[in-house]
Parts: sequence; structure tokens; C-alpha cells
Amino acid sequence: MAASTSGRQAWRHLMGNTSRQPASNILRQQQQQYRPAFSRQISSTTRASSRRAVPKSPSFSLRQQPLAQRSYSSGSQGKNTPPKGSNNQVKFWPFVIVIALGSGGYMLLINRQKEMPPTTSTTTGGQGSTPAFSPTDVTVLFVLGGPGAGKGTQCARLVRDYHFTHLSAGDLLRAEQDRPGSQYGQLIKDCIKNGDIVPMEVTVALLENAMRDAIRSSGGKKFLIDGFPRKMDQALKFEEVVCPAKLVLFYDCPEAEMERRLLERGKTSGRADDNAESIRKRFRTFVETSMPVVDHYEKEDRVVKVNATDTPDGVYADTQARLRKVLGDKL
Ligand SMILES: Nc1ncnc2c1ncn2[C@@H]1O[C@H](COP(=O)(O)OP(=O)(O)O)[C@@H](O)[C@H]1O
Ligand SMILES: O=c1ccn([C@@H]2O[C@H](COP(=O)(O)OP(=O)(O)O)[C@@H](O)[C@H]2O)c(=O)[nH]1
Repeated sequence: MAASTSGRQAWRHLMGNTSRQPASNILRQQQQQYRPAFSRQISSTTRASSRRAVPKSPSFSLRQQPLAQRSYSSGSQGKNTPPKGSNNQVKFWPFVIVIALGSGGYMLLINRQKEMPPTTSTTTGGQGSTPAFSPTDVTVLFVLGGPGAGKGTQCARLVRDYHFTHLSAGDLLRAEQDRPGSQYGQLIKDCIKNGDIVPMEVTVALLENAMRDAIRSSGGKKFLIDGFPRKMDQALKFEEVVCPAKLVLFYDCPEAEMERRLLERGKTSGRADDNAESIRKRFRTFVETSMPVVDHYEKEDRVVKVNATDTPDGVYADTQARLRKVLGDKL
């Protein structure tokens, strides 16, 4: 309950407020950068359209000239008396030209607007909004598995060999937790220690911002989103407002092995949740909350499942083989 209230506040804050929060700041900067660009494009399109509507085109001049000549020469000098009915033409043609130019300009504007990029949608987060990134342009693989299954270990190898950008939701949350002045610091700390899921608004915004930063700085458009989504609401929101995922890479590992690995990692990781009590809570959250996400994607036939009990290299060989089978050249 508390988490979801905080979540709504967080979402409002991240998406609407302009305070010191980096996610909101980055998001706001993006909007500021984006909107002027978008409105510039609209106004330049409008200007371009109206420029085209100005009677400078050869076809217009060709049609305009005889009309003008007839009109000016007919009455004043009595020469070149227009043939009968030309008066009607003089009244009719400007009307046709105005309609034609108006329609032409309108069609031009419509066509130009079709070519414009879609506006970013995370700011609304509303139903039916367009994702910020198109799945034809950006590839997202969700990497899931229980705590200690080896997600991070395998992601590092995939980055090395296939130039993915690796975004760990847990790492982003820990960075936000440690950022001086973060208003989510305590909330994130409590969630992580108790093995709970941080309200999705915070995590989705952090991920979207990190994706934008990565695309801007390196141009890389292939992402491994590690340890996310851990809850159905996160999965639905991310795919709705950020980017639909291509598939879920799921590392399957028994609890006993994960516990062994985590306790070993805990000797040096410095992580507040790599201890017996937190591990127990994380396992429960994983079974109750995160496995339904895997089941959901499995029903959609979007899961690539890998047995994670082998050595890191053995698991990686299996990962490569399975991904190649599904993604082919796109890996
Ligand atoms: N296949 C494996 N066999 C044995 N230990 C592993 C394997 N994969 C990862 N580890 C170790 O287990 C711990 C957890 O791995 P990590 O990749 O951090 O898991 P996750 O990201 O899923 O929490 C790390 O200390 C790592 O070195
Ligand atoms: O989308 C996410 C990902 C992580 N977490 C929190 O971060 C912790 C650590 O996650 P991470 O993926 O870093 O580690 P793992 O548990 O997989 O070893 C989790 O237990 C959650 O409390 C979260 O709330 N939402």
C-alpha cells in the first residue's frame, strides 16, 4: 500500500515536477529539447507549405499571365477586346486557382506531418500512448532470473561479443539511492533491503532516461535490460510507454545454487541485500511476483529459457546458441 502511494507520488514527481530529481531533470531537458525541435518542424513545415502556396510556381504563372493580360488590356484601351464569355472566365479562374492552391497547400501540410517523428509518450504515461522508442529501431531484451542466477555475469559477455548496452535496473536503483538529495533514496534502500520491488514509476523513468543517454552518447540501440521487469505492472508500463521488448532471456537456476552464489558474492559485494535474511525475502518476491511475469511472456512465446546451473562459460555457450536460433543476424 505504502509502496503504491509512494509510486504515484514518484510518478507525478518524475513526470511532472521540475525539482532536483535527475530522472525528472533529464526527462524535462529531453522534453525541452524535443518540443522546440518538434514545433520548429511544424512551423518550418507550415512556412514551407505557405511558401509553396505563394504564386511563384511556373504552373501558376503560366495560368495567371493570360488572365492578367486579358483583364488589364480589355477595358482600358478598347484593343484586344476579349471574346464573349471572357468576363465569366475572369471571375471563374481566380476562384478555381484559390481552391486549388488551398487544397494543394493542405495536402502538402498533411503529408509533411506524417513524416514527423512521434512525440515522446512517457510524459503522459496514459493509455494508448505511443512508446518512446520503436521496436523496429531499438532492440530490447529483458534479462530475468532469480537473484544470483547469473544475469549480470551473462550480460557482461553479451556486451563484449554483441555490443549490447547493459542496463541493470538494480544498479540504476542503487545509483539513485546513493545520489545526494534523491527523494527516493530511503524508499529504494528499504525496498532493496526487504527484497521488495521499488514502485515501477521510479524504475521505468530511470531506465528510459538511461536508454536515451546511451543512444545519445554512443548511438547503440540494442539493450539488455537486466533484472527487469520483476512485476507485471512494470512489464506493461515499460512496453506501453518506453519500448516493446523483443524477448525475455530467462536464466533458470535452483534456489540452493542461487543462495550459495549470493552468499559468496556477499563476501565482497558490499550489497545490503546479499545476506541470508534479505536473500530469503528476495526469493519469496521472485516466486510470488516475478515468476508471473516470466509466465506471462512464456504464454506469448517470447521467452528464451537457459539452464543457469553450468559454469559461466557453459551457460554462455547455451545462451549464444539459443539467441542465435531466435534472433539470427539480429543478435
Ligand atoms: N554459472 C555460474 N556458476 C557459478 N557462479 C556463478 C555463475 N554465474 C554467476 N556466478 C556468480 O554468482 C554470483 C551472482 O551472479 P550475478 O551475475 O551477479 O547474478 P545476478 O545478476 O543474477 O544476481 C556472482 O558472484 C557470480 O560471479
Ligand atoms: O526492477 C527492479 C529491479 C530491482 N529492484 C530491487 O533491486 C534489488 C536488487 O536487484 P538486482 O537485479 O540488482 O539483483 P538480484 O536480486 O537480481 O541479484 C531487488 O531485490 C529489488 O529490491 C526493483 O525494485 N525493481
